[in-house]
Amino acid sequence: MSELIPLPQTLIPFLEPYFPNESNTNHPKKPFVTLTYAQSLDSRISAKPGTQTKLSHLETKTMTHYIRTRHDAILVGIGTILADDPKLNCRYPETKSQPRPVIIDPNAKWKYQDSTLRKICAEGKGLAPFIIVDESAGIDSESHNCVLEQGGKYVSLPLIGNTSNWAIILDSLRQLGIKSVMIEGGARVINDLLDFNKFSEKPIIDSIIITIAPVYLGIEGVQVSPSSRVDITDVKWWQGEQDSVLCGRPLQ
Ligand SMILES: NC(=O)C1=CN([C@@H]2O[C@H](COP(=O)(O)OP(=O)(O)OC[C@H]3O[C@@H](n4cnc5c(N)ncnc54)[C@H](OP(=O)(O)O)[C@@H]3O)[C@@H](O)[C@H]2O)C=CC1
Ligand SMILES: Nc1nc(O)c(N)c(N[C@@H]2O[C@H](COP(=O)(O)O)[C@@H](O)[C@H]2O)n1
Repeated sequence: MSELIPLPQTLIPFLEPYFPNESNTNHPKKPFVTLTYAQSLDSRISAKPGTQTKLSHLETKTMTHYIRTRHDAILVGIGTILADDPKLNCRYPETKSQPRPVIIDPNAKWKYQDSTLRKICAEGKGLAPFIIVDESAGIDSESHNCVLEQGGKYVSLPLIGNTSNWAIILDSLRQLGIKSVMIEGGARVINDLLDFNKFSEKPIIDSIIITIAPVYLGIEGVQVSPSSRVDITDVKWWQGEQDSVLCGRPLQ
Protein backbone atom coordinates (compact mmCIF):
# COMPACT_ATOMS: atom_id res chain seq x y z
CA MET A 1 0.00 0.00 0.00
CA SER A 2 1.29 3.48 -0.84
CA GLU A 3 2.43 5.65 2.08
CA LEU A 4 1.40 8.69 0.00
CA ILE A 5 -1.97 10.39 -0.59
CA PRO A 6 -3.61 11.83 -3.73
CA LEU A 7 -2.15 15.26 -4.54
CA PRO A 8 -4.48 18.25 -4.08
CA GLN A 9 -5.86 19.31 -7.50
CA THR A 10 -4.32 22.79 -7.30
CA LEU A 11 -0.77 21.67 -6.63
CA ILE A 12 0.28 20.31 -10.04
CA PRO A 13 -0.59 23.49 -12.05
CA PHE A 14 1.03 25.57 -9.31
CA LEU A 15 4.34 23.65 -9.63
CA GLU A 16 4.34 23.24 -13.43
CA PRO A 17 6.03 26.58 -14.42
CA TYR A 18 8.99 25.71 -12.17
CA PHE A 19 9.65 22.28 -13.70
CA PRO A 20 12.14 21.18 -16.34
CA ASN A 21 10.63 20.73 -19.81
CA GLU A 22 11.68 20.22 -23.45
CA SER A 23 12.75 23.82 -23.92
CA ASN A 24 14.69 24.51 -20.70
CA THR A 25 16.86 21.38 -20.54
CA ASN A 26 19.14 22.08 -23.50
CA HIS A 27 22.09 23.64 -21.67
CA PRO A 28 25.23 21.77 -22.82
CA LYS A 29 27.14 22.20 -19.54
CA LYS A 30 24.57 21.61 -16.83
CA PRO A 31 21.21 19.98 -16.13
CA PHE A 32 18.13 22.01 -15.16
CA VAL A 33 18.59 22.48 -11.39
CA THR A 34 15.69 22.53 -8.91
CA LEU A 35 16.62 23.20 -5.30
CA THR A 36 13.94 21.68 -3.07
CA TYR A 37 13.73 20.94 0.64
CA ALA A 38 11.51 21.28 3.74
CA GLN A 39 12.33 23.78 6.47
CA SER A 40 11.02 25.07 9.80
CA LEU A 41 9.98 28.67 10.48
CA ASP A 42 13.53 29.32 11.76
CA SER A 43 15.10 27.92 8.56
CA ARG A 44 16.23 24.61 10.05
CA ILE A 45 16.05 21.39 8.03
CA SER A 46 16.63 19.05 10.96
CA ALA A 47 16.48 19.39 14.73
CA LYS A 48 20.10 18.26 15.33
CA PRO A 49 23.14 17.48 13.18
CA GLY A 50 23.30 13.84 12.16
CA THR A 51 19.58 13.22 12.61
CA GLN A 52 16.53 13.20 10.34
CA THR A 53 13.50 15.32 11.26
CA LYS A 54 10.10 14.84 9.68
CA LEU A 55 8.92 18.30 8.66
CA SER A 56 6.63 17.75 5.67
CA HIS A 57 2.95 16.90 6.08
CA LEU A 58 1.85 13.81 4.14
CA GLU A 59 0.50 16.18 1.48
CA THR A 60 3.86 17.92 0.91
CA LYS A 61 5.76 14.64 1.24
CA THR A 62 3.60 13.37 -1.63
CA MET A 63 4.49 16.59 -3.50
CA THR A 64 8.21 15.78 -3.07
CA HIS A 65 7.63 12.36 -4.64
CA TYR A 66 5.72 14.01 -7.50
CA ILE A 67 8.68 16.39 -7.99
CA ARG A 68 10.95 13.33 -8.10
CA THR A 69 8.89 11.96 -11.02
CA ARG A 70 9.72 15.12 -12.98
CA HIS A 71 13.53 14.96 -12.71
CA ASP A 72 16.22 12.63 -14.06
CA ALA A 73 18.23 12.68 -10.83
CA ILE A 74 18.09 13.47 -7.08
CA LEU A 75 21.26 14.88 -5.50
CA VAL A 76 22.24 14.92 -1.81
CA GLY A 77 25.47 15.33 0.17
CA ILE A 78 27.11 12.57 2.21
CA GLY A 79 25.96 14.30 5.44
CA THR A 80 22.36 13.53 4.43
CA ILE A 81 23.20 9.94 3.53
CA LEU A 82 24.88 9.30 6.89
CA ALA A 83 22.09 11.01 8.87
CA ASP A 84 19.03 9.73 6.98
CA ASP A 85 20.04 6.50 5.19
CA PRO A 86 17.40 7.55 2.60
CA LYS A 87 15.66 5.52 -0.11
CA LEU A 88 15.96 8.27 -2.75
CA ASN A 89 13.47 6.58 -5.04
CA CYS A 90 10.09 7.73 -6.25
CA ARG A 91 7.05 6.21 -4.55
CA TYR A 92 4.46 8.30 -6.39
CA PRO A 93 1.77 5.98 -7.89
CA GLU A 94 2.33 4.86 -11.48
CA THR A 95 5.86 6.23 -11.65
CA LYS A 96 7.21 5.27 -15.08
CA SER A 97 10.94 5.79 -14.53
CA GLN A 98 13.00 6.20 -11.39
CA PRO A 99 15.35 9.16 -10.81
CA ARG A 100 19.09 8.51 -10.51
CA PRO A 101 20.42 9.13 -6.97
CA VAL A 102 23.58 11.28 -7.03
CA ILE A 103 25.67 11.53 -3.86
CA ILE A 104 28.45 14.06 -3.26
CA ASP A 105 30.96 12.10 -1.17
CA PRO A 106 34.40 13.67 -1.72
CA ASN A 107 36.16 11.45 0.83
CA ALA A 108 34.35 8.23 -0.17
CA LYS A 109 32.94 7.71 3.34
CA TRP A 110 29.79 5.85 2.30
CA LYS A 111 29.63 2.07 2.87
CA TYR A 112 27.08 1.46 0.14
CA GLN A 113 26.81 -2.27 0.86
CA ASP A 114 25.14 -1.51 4.23
CA SER A 115 22.66 1.07 2.94
CA THR A 116 18.87 1.13 2.52
CA LEU A 117 19.44 2.45 -0.98
CA ARG A 118 21.27 -0.76 -1.91
CA LYS A 119 18.26 -2.79 -0.68
CA ILE A 120 15.79 -0.60 -2.59
CA CYS A 121 17.82 -1.08 -5.74
CA ALA A 122 18.11 -4.87 -5.21
CA GLU A 123 14.31 -5.01 -4.92
CA GLY A 124 13.98 -3.18 -8.26
CA LYS A 125 12.38 -0.16 -6.60
CA GLY A 126 15.03 2.40 -7.55
CA LEU A 127 18.27 2.99 -9.42
CA ALA A 128 21.82 2.50 -8.13
CA PRO A 129 23.65 5.75 -7.34
CA PHE A 130 26.25 7.81 -9.10
CA ILE A 131 28.70 8.70 -6.31
CA ILE A 132 30.83 11.80 -6.89
CA VAL A 133 34.18 11.47 -5.12
CA ASP A 134 37.38 13.50 -5.10
CA GLU A 135 40.18 12.27 -7.37
CA SER A 136 42.31 11.55 -4.29
CA ALA A 137 39.70 9.41 -2.49
CA GLY A 138 40.42 5.76 -1.69
CA ILE A 139 37.24 3.84 -2.51
CA ASP A 140 36.27 0.82 -0.40
CA SER A 141 36.40 -2.18 -2.76
CA GLU A 142 33.24 -3.86 -1.41
CA SER A 143 31.27 -0.64 -1.88
CA HIS A 144 32.73 -0.19 -5.35
CA ASN A 145 31.79 -3.71 -6.48
CA CYS A 146 28.30 -3.42 -5.06
CA VAL A 147 27.64 -0.08 -6.81
CA LEU A 148 28.97 -1.38 -10.13
CA GLU A 149 27.03 -4.67 -9.92
CA GLN A 150 23.77 -2.75 -9.53
CA GLY A 151 24.51 -0.44 -12.48
CA GLY A 152 25.72 2.63 -10.57
CA LYS A 153 29.15 4.25 -10.76
CA TYR A 154 31.80 6.24 -8.94
CA VAL A 155 32.73 9.50 -10.67
CA SER A 156 36.12 10.98 -9.67
CA LEU A 157 36.38 14.76 -9.97
CA PRO A 158 38.68 17.51 -8.59
CA LEU A 159 36.39 18.50 -5.70
CA ILE A 160 38.48 19.21 -2.61
CA GLY A 161 39.71 22.81 -2.32
CA ASN A 162 38.10 23.70 -5.65
CA THR A 163 35.79 26.73 -5.40
CA SER A 164 34.18 25.98 -8.79
CA ASN A 165 33.46 22.38 -8.05
CA TRP A 166 29.69 22.84 -8.53
CA ALA A 167 30.31 23.79 -12.16
CA ILE A 168 32.42 20.65 -12.56
CA ILE A 169 29.86 18.41 -10.84
CA LEU A 170 26.96 19.73 -12.93
CA ASP A 171 28.93 19.52 -16.18
CA SER A 172 29.84 15.94 -15.37
CA LEU A 173 26.18 15.04 -14.68
CA ARG A 174 25.15 16.59 -18.00
CA GLN A 175 27.80 14.55 -19.83
CA LEU A 176 26.34 11.44 -18.12
CA GLY A 177 23.00 12.20 -19.79
CA ILE A 178 21.24 13.83 -16.82
CA LYS A 179 19.13 16.71 -18.11
CA SER A 180 17.40 17.65 -14.85
CA VAL A 181 18.36 17.28 -11.19
CA MET A 182 16.51 18.03 -7.99
CA ILE A 183 18.89 18.95 -5.19
CA GLU A 184 17.37 18.00 -1.82
CA GLY A 185 20.14 18.90 0.64
CA GLY A 186 21.48 18.91 3.21
CA ALA A 187 22.39 22.27 4.63
CA ARG A 188 26.01 22.38 3.45
CA VAL A 189 24.93 21.52 -0.11
CA ILE A 190 22.09 24.08 -0.13
CA ASN A 191 24.16 26.91 1.41
CA ASP A 192 27.12 26.21 -0.89
CA LEU A 193 24.94 26.10 -3.97
CA LEU A 194 23.15 29.37 -3.14
CA ASP A 195 26.56 31.03 -2.64
CA PHE A 196 27.93 29.54 -5.85
CA ASN A 197 24.84 30.58 -7.80
CA LYS A 198 25.25 34.16 -6.66
CA PHE A 199 28.85 34.48 -7.75
CA SER A 200 28.83 32.31 -10.88
CA GLU A 201 28.80 33.98 -14.29
CA LYS A 202 25.33 32.68 -15.14
CA PRO A 203 22.62 31.38 -12.80
CA ILE A 204 22.88 27.67 -12.09
CA ILE A 205 19.78 27.20 -9.94
CA ASP A 206 16.73 27.31 -12.20
CA SER A 207 13.97 26.85 -9.62
CA ILE A 208 13.46 26.60 -5.90
CA ILE A 209 10.56 24.78 -4.28
CA ILE A 210 10.58 25.08 -0.49
CA THR A 211 8.14 23.50 1.95
CA ILE A 212 7.68 25.57 5.12
CA ALA A 213 6.35 23.68 8.13
CA PRO A 214 4.71 25.51 11.05
CA VAL A 215 7.34 24.69 13.69
CA TYR A 216 10.47 26.26 15.19
CA LEU A 217 13.27 23.70 15.57
CA GLY A 218 15.52 25.91 17.69
CA ILE A 219 19.15 26.83 17.94
CA GLU A 220 20.59 23.30 17.76
CA GLY A 221 18.92 22.71 14.40
CA VAL A 222 20.78 22.38 11.09
CA GLN A 223 20.34 25.74 9.41
CA VAL A 224 19.93 26.85 5.82
CA SER A 225 21.57 30.26 5.62
CA PRO A 226 23.87 31.20 2.74
CA SER A 227 26.81 33.51 3.46
CA SER A 228 25.02 36.60 2.12
CA ARG A 229 21.63 37.86 0.95
CA VAL A 230 19.84 36.02 -1.87
CA ASP A 231 16.66 37.51 -3.36
CA ILE A 232 14.02 35.32 -4.92
CA THR A 233 12.02 36.34 -7.99
CA ASP A 234 8.91 34.93 -9.79
CA VAL A 235 7.54 34.01 -6.38
CA LYS A 236 4.32 32.06 -5.86
CA TRP A 237 2.89 30.57 -2.67
CA TRP A 238 0.62 27.58 -2.19
CA GLN A 239 -1.15 26.91 1.11
CA GLY A 240 -1.77 23.31 2.10
CA GLU A 241 -3.51 21.71 5.03
CA GLN A 242 -0.51 22.33 7.27
CA ASP A 243 2.51 23.50 5.21
CA SER A 244 3.10 26.39 2.82
CA VAL A 245 5.09 25.93 -0.38
CA LEU A 246 7.16 28.68 -1.97
CA CYS A 247 8.22 28.44 -5.61
CA GLY A 248 10.61 30.93 -7.18
CA ARG A 249 13.96 31.57 -8.83
CA PRO A 250 17.02 32.94 -7.03
CA LEU A 251 18.38 36.23 -8.37
CA GLN A 252 22.12 36.62 -8.74
N1 LIG B 1 14.36 18.82 5.55
C1 LIG B 1 14.90 18.51 4.39
O1 LIG B 1 14.30 18.74 3.32
C2 LIG B 1 16.25 17.90 4.34
C3 LIG B 1 16.98 17.73 5.48
N2 LIG B 1 18.24 17.20 5.42
C4 LIG B 1 19.01 17.12 6.67
O2 LIG B 1 20.25 17.81 6.50
C5 LIG B 1 21.22 17.25 7.37
C6 LIG B 1 22.50 17.00 6.61
O3 LIG B 1 23.05 18.23 6.20
P1 LIG B 1 24.62 18.45 6.21
O4 LIG B 1 25.19 17.85 7.44
O5 LIG B 1 24.89 19.89 5.94
O6 LIG B 1 25.14 17.50 5.06
P2 LIG B 1 25.05 17.52 3.44
O7 LIG B 1 24.10 16.49 3.03
O8 LIG B 1 24.91 18.90 2.92
O9 LIG B 1 26.50 16.94 3.10
C7 LIG B 1 27.64 17.71 3.39
C8 LIG B 1 28.89 16.98 2.99
O10 LIG B 1 28.85 16.64 1.61
C9 LIG B 1 30.10 16.91 1.00
N3 LIG B 1 29.88 18.03 0.04
C10 LIG B 1 28.73 18.66 -0.19
N4 LIG B 1 28.89 19.57 -1.17
C11 LIG B 1 30.18 19.52 -1.55
C12 LIG B 1 30.95 20.20 -2.52
N5 LIG B 1 30.44 21.12 -3.33
N6 LIG B 1 32.26 19.91 -2.60
C13 LIG B 1 32.81 18.98 -1.80
N7 LIG B 1 32.11 18.28 -0.88
C14 LIG B 1 30.82 18.55 -0.76
C15 LIG B 1 31.06 17.23 2.12
O11 LIG B 1 31.58 15.98 2.56
P3 LIG B 1 32.92 15.82 3.45
O12 LIG B 1 32.48 16.10 4.84
O13 LIG B 1 33.34 14.42 3.27
O14 LIG B 1 33.91 16.82 2.94
C16 LIG B 1 30.13 17.86 3.16
O15 LIG B 1 30.59 17.84 4.47
C17 LIG B 1 20.63 15.97 7.94
O16 LIG B 1 20.24 16.20 9.28
C18 LIG B 1 19.42 15.71 7.05
O17 LIG B 1 18.38 15.06 7.75
C19 LIG B 1 18.78 16.80 4.24
C20 LIG B 1 18.10 16.93 3.08
C21 LIG B 1 16.78 17.51 3.02
N1 LIG C 1 10.57 17.03 1.63
C1 LIG C 1 11.13 16.60 2.78
N2 LIG C 1 10.48 16.75 3.95
C2 LIG C 1 11.04 16.33 5.09
O1 LIG C 1 10.35 16.50 6.23
C3 LIG C 1 12.30 15.71 5.09
N3 LIG C 1 12.87 15.28 6.25
C4 LIG C 1 12.94 15.55 3.82
N4 LIG C 1 14.12 14.95 3.74
C5 LIG C 1 14.69 14.56 2.48
O2 LIG C 1 14.07 13.40 1.99
C6 LIG C 1 15.01 12.31 2.02
C7 LIG C 1 14.32 11.07 2.49
O3 LIG C 1 13.88 10.47 1.33
P1 LIG C 1 13.29 9.00 1.30
O4 LIG C 1 11.87 9.12 1.79
O5 LIG C 1 14.09 8.12 2.20
O6 LIG C 1 13.35 8.64 -0.13
C8 LIG C 1 16.10 12.74 2.96
O7 LIG C 1 17.30 12.13 2.73
C9 LIG C 1 16.14 14.22 2.61
O8 LIG C 1 16.80 14.46 1.40
N5 LIG C 1 12.35 16.01 2.70
